[in-house]
Amino acid sequence: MTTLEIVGGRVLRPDMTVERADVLADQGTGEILAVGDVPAGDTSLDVTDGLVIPGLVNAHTHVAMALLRGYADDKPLHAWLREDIWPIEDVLEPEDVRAGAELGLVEMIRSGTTGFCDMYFDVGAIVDAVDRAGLRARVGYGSVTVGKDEKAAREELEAGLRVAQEYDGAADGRVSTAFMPHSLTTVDGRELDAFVPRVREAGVPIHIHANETTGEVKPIVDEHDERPLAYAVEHGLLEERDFIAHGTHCDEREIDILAERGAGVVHCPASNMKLASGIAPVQAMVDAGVTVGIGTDGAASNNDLSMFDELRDAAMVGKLAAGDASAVDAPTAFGMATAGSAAVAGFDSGRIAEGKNADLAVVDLDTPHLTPHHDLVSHLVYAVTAADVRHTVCDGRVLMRDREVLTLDADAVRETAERRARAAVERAES
Ligand SMILES: N[C@@H](CCSC[C@H]1O[C@@H](n2cnc3c(=O)[nH]cnc32)[C@H](O)[C@@H]1O)C(=O)O
Ligand SMILES: [Zn+2]
Repeated sequence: MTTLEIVGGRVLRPDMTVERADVLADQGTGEILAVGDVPAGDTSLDVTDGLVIPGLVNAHTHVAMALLRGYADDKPLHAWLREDIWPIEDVLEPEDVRAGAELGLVEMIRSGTTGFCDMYFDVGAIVDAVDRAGLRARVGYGSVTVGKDEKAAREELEAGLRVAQEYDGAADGRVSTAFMPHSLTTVDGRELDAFVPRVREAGVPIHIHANETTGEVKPIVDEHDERPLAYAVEHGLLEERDFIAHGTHCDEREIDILAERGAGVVHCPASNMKLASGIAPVQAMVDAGVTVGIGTDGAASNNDLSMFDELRDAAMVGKLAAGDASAVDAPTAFGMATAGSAAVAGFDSGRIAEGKNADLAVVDLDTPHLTPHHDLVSHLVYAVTAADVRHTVCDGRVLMRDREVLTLDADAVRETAERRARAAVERAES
């Protein structure tokens, strides 16, 4: 057993208090062994003047879309996907997806994110990148059936289940999976009826985009005379361990459905603002007992993968939506991005405590914009930026030390991404 000691700093505890403490992690099991006065470790990470926090969990993204950052902006969801994003995704090759994923993973490591949930295609290339980068992930293939004949539609869902079964437990157990029908309007309800029982039999959770825009809610209400989340339940979705992305437009009854059934929601405030989708009723969800996490969505609708930006956005827009400055306060926001997102993702992370995964980040505090230290949880939500992250650790392994990413070659990753992004645009537009 080799151990890692994280010494000299302050630690954010699960109750959101900060104390002077060291942390000892078991690098074999990847778990936290002790917090407080800990015995010496085999290797050491110096965190003097730093704050040790649980690694952030980005509970909904499309990491490989880092390759499409800035490719198409300033459009609403439907037009953005159909006019720009889907046509270029059509020409992406597995090596492009790998390059985009590596770019996104470097950005995540540099901004203190240690785990994420991802929906995309060429999932094998993403899993490979995650394996090498050292993060934790729940991944899946986004199945779309709209516009496809019955055979092709069935194959999309088969691919979703096949991918979920193939990669579960990959990367030494750091990769888990879900079945990921793309959304309630891009996957046919009858196809879900036929297929979801097989997913349940296999014990695989389900992740889907839902209630993101009014343009998605309306056709379901018009056609089926019920709200989308009631429709989702009828088609076998929203069991415990399932989680939806967005939930921007949920009425009170739908919030109750989520709470009663124990299904999670991933709030993606930046994407919802950028695509002008709306503002999710996050405080109402939290009050109703819904498990809420936070995600960035893809970098093409954000346009970065920093969870620190997302935290700030979640708190700010949560207040605006509720018309109440006390809504989505700092501890609530930070809890959502760590323990909340981890619960949604099914990771045993998100808290610095004995027995939890040793997934953590260290933030430098001795900097002007984080002075004075009245309230460090406030700083984490309102003032810390990605550049303040000094070290990142996942599963007891140091992924970034003193701002140097150790698991991937950040310069090479950037060069490859730039080259592949240009070539993909040329293919898409020729
Ligand atoms: N089977 C599909 C893959 C779907 S992956 C998931 C999809 O979600 C898309 N996506 C990204 N952001 C959003 C969003 O906010 N809402 C809905 N879809 C999104 C993303 O571009 C990607 O096409 C295929 O082979 O094309
Ligand atoms: Zn998405």
